[in-house]
Amino acid sequence: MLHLTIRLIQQTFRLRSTVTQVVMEKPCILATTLGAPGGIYKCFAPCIEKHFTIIPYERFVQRKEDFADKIQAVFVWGAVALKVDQNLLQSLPNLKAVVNGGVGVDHLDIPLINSFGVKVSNTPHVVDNATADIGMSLMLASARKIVEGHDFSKFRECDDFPESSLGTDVTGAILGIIGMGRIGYKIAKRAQGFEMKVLYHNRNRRPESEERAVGATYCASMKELLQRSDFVMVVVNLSPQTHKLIGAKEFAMMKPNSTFINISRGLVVDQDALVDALRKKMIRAAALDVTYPEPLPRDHPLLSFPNVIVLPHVGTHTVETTQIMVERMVTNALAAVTGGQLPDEVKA
Ligand SMILES: O=CC(=O)O
Repeated sequence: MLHLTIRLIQQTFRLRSTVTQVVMEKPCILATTLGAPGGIYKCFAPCIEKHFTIIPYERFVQRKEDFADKIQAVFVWGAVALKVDQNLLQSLPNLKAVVNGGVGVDHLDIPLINSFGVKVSNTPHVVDNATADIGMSLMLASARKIVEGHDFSKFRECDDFPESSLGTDVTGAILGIIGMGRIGYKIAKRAQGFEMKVLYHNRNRRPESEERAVGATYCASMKELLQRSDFVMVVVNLSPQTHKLIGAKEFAMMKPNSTFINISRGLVVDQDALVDALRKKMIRAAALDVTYPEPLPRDHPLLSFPNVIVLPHVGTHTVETTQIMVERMVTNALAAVTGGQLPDEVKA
């Protein structure tokens, strides 16, 4: 009888504490969502769960006291779902790393995070091709009015193809790239295939051999690049130096038939100045993967222009790239929990 009672108690305990037991088996990460709620858990959870127990942020918020001391890494994807602030850092006593999916870490206060003895990592290199591809996609889509053409096919009220459907040539045009890091370089390489003339402006000039390899010409002044380019593509990191780098003065320098493309961060551009430039037809069109806020409110003026394409920050969103990003995040998180060197540590 006593034996039976003990078995019953054990069974009940086992049932009630399943979650806790699972949590204890592997180190825990606090995961925030990628894009649509639940996105990463559905698609990429198996890769993460080989090594970690995932505590979705929503679950953490409901049961902080159960999870707080078990979480050793936080997975974040940009600033969309979670601010890693003093409050969160204070509530996770065993946190070792904030692991960012993506290369830009402008949403993370690295000195603050480091002050808690917590390291930060990102996923450089692996995002370069996908992000360069989105830049090229936006340029081509805007030049050739792909979105308008699609809307015409789907929603037209008559079959007359309007004159306004005429696009502009990419082949042979001048592309000005602002920010010649790894992604800018990949864009220049792709632009060669379109026989474009590539200008670039960057804090540091790249070696001449690299310029020759992608046929890019350095413009020491951004003004010269803006005045000469048919397509201006912004690929800089967001920093205090690049905050609203492109504003009214810069739009006024651009050619009236030029296209403005932003694949870096929304805050690199003064959005009100962009709206104004479009209203006054100071530029031909704009194509944006990034805005502020993200996503834009549906009644935002930028969404009312037929010559503006707005994407919801999907530069890295391919199955292949995201898979590699997640693998990289896991590698960094494992290094952090085992006390090793983070391969992609970002220092303040
Ligand atoms: O926005 C995407 C990234 O930072 O990689």
